[in-house]
Amino acid sequence: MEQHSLQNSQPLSQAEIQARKQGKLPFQDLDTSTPNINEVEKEAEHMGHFDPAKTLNARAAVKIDVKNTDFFYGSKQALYDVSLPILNRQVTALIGPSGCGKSTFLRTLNRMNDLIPGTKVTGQAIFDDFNIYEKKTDVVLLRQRIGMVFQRANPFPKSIFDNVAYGLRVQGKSRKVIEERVEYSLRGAALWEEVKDRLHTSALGLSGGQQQRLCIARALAVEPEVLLMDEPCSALDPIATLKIEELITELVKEYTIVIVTHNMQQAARVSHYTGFFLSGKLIEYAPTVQLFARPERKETEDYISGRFG
Ligand SMILES: Nc1ncnc2c1ncn2[C@@H]1O[C@H](COP(=O)(O)OP(=O)(O)OP(=O)(O)O)[C@@H](O)[C@H]1O
Repeated sequence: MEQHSLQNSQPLSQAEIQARKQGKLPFQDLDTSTPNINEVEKEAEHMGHFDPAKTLNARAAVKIDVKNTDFFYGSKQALYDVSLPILNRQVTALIGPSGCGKSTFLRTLNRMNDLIPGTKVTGQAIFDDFNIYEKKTDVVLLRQRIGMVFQRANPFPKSIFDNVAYGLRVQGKSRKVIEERVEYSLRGAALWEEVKDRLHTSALGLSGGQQQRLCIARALAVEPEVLLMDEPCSALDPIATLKIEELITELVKEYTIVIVTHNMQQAARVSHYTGFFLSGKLIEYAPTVQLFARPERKETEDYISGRFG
């Protein structure tokens, strides 16, 4: 199957933008260019229908309140004065052209950038009652509460069970708790039915899409509150992508999700709020439907209409 057929950001034509602005085109119609549309649609028939516009919560509490974030790789500044509320139990998508700082911003939220020498972050990201960026923040605990799923599935070369149990064992949980939690997490990641009879076989034998769901299960096992996803579907085929997207729309009932995506249709399908980044700056942040249908900034309109990026 051709890879990435759902991945590429298909520019909207001016006619489409106008139609959408006038409310003549439903937002979900963004996917007209998918080459394997029949196969994907057939698969999608068996899956739940998801429509983030229906679960948009304008009154959601702020889970992480990011204010005035600047970020530096050595002397190179990668983020400029970014302020953005991440709302509880909503999906926030971060979009923008390559190199605009989406992943850097995502990684500030659980201090993954700390692993890169010479980096510096200033500003605030208030999570509960503390600033994530403060030196005294316990990053191990932080990363347990704010889990992460990466672009490429990265299962450990261990069994399916051991992958999900890993963090629980580090926490010293009992065997009974581990068994319960592994099943719960695999169910949560919509993988249980596919792997329940082969839990003790290597995770490396799973398909790419299954491996990515396993990584989601591994993140869920330690009971995070927030899930950060850095282009989680970029290495997956359209059907595996749809499964992850549907999973995201299920997970958001319990978790707060921030997803970096190159794919505007994906942002439209799964997210409630979208932030558009350009050259390290947050240009626009709005409910997703609004940002795509009635962008306030010219840069946003140029990007979503495919004039650059
Ligand atoms: N480890 C690093 N050291 C130095 N500069 C970096 C590092 N990682 C990223 N950058 C730079 O920071 C800027 C933002 O990169 P980042 O990866 O956050 O962008 P992005 O929007 O996620 O890009 P992409 O969509 O291509 O993944 C870019 O100019 C990039 O070259």
